Amino acid sequence: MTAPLMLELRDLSKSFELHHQHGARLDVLRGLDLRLHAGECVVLSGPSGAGKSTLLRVIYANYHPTRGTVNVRHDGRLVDLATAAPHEVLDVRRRTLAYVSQFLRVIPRVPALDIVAEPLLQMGADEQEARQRAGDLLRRLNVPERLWSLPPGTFSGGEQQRVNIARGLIVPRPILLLDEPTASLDAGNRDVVAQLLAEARAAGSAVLGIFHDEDMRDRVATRLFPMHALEAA
Ligand SMILES: Nc1ncnc2c1ncn2[C@@H]1O[C@H](COP(=O)(O)OP(=O)(O)OP(=O)(O)O)[C@@H](O)[C@H]1O
Repeated sequence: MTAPLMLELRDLSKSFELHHQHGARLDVLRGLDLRLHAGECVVLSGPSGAGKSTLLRVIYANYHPTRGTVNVRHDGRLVDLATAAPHEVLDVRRRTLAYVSQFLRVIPRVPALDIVAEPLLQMGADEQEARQRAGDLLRRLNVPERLWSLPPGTFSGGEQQRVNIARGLIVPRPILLLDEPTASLDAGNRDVVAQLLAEARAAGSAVLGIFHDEDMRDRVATRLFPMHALEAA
């Protein structure tokens, strides 16, 4: 493969200390190796509890790995997020690494359009351009225009998810981590998301995701990465 290497996991392990169970240890990831290139969409597969969400959270540096390397291509060089300083992690998140889960973090009193536009404004885009792009994405994702000026707290689960996807994709970041972003979407809106992901890949993004819906998985995956639950330690 000649496309640039965007993400490289080496010998990655994660255990949790269970403080309520006299410090027992739960091994969730052990010695994982994975390489993700620009333009690829690798889908994590495996049963519930195999550690798929944990892996995405370790890559996004929400969890610290117990051992191993999380190399991310950032500004043309590989940065190991397992050892990076907090300000560097924040810079990688702002410009290189997007994480879209199935849940929108609702900010009280902030309208949907502004929630979607915010990451682009933070990158220095002017307000009109950011709102225009946010509107384009919300329209493509079939979020009715009458909702754009309302805070999404009262939106349906599927509407909130579509606002969340629009927010996650508005800045074209080189690596996308997706944790079931389409869980409550109907077939029509899943199609739109598949199309948006195809466009992101064509523009050079690398995608690593979890999609329980088999149809969606088959549509978006260029490769599966099988995972399985570890034996109890
Ligand atoms: N913060 C935590 N503390 C302790 N255990 C945790 C923590 N986060 C996850 N786990 C455990 O790690 C294991 C893997 O969980 P994870 O959510 O990564 O699995 P998954 O493959 O994404 O499952 P699903 O498909 O059901 O979403 C589970 O046994 C879970 O209880």
